[in-house]
Amino acid sequence: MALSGGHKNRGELRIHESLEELRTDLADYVAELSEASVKERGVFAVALSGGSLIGLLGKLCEAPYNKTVDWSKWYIFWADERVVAKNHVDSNYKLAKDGLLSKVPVVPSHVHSINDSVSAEEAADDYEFVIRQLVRTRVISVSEINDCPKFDLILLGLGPDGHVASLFPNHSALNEREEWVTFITDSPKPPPERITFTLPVINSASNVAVVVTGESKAESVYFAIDDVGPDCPLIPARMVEPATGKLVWFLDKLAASKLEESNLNK
Ligand SMILES: O=C(O)[C@H](O)[C@@H](O)[C@H](O)[C@H](O)COP(=O)(O)O
Repeated sequence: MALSGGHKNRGELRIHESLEELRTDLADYVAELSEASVKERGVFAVALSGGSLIGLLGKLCEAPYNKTVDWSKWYIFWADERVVAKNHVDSNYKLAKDGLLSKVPVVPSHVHSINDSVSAEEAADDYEFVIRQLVRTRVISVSEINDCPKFDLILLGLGPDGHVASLFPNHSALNEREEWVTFITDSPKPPPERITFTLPVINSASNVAVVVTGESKAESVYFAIDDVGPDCPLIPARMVEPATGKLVWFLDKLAASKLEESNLNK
């Protein structure tokens, strides 16, 4: 690893020399959290996003992880989903199913994808209802400081504009404090209709990992993590601040290229 350290309140930074190194470190990290969570709670409740994240998780389908991870204890959710049919090329469910879930022995009934036959608003309500049921039965833990679900791990990507999940810059969804899952119909990144976890849910997780590669994200990484000063645009990624959980950034060298080395405590 090129550099691993912390950055004040912005969590742990893991900066990798190559994508290969990042993919291995990410698989180790997820496998370790899964093991710890299964030991402590008997289950592992993990939320995925779309985009390049799924490809970067690919090592989990290979040895040793495909055999050593206790896949039967995984409960899988989406931090955000595009409101399209499950077999549509834009579906985050399809992306994860094709790239990950179909290659490991997860229990189909533990895979909680959205209802794809209703409107975005109804899909968000339905998804929140499903999550409420699973919080009640403690498949998903509950936060000690609010009544939010406390996912064992939420995995996020980062857009070049600083969005995470489907929380886009300057969008009113960023202000949602009551709902756990909200919807948008005007996503600047197509497709326009999406559902997304809200910030209170993301910030209640036990672990949040933001996985970012490539130069086009370097400025967003800088605004999300560094001490930019009073003129720093408040991009959604900077609002990811788990209250009691742990935040880890998985970056490649290009994504980390605008961070000030002097601000990193190695
Ligand atoms: O459904 C989505 O669009 C995603 O969940 C979104 O939040 C994604 O993670 C980022 O846009 C990064 O995507 P890339 O890694 O592909 O750039």
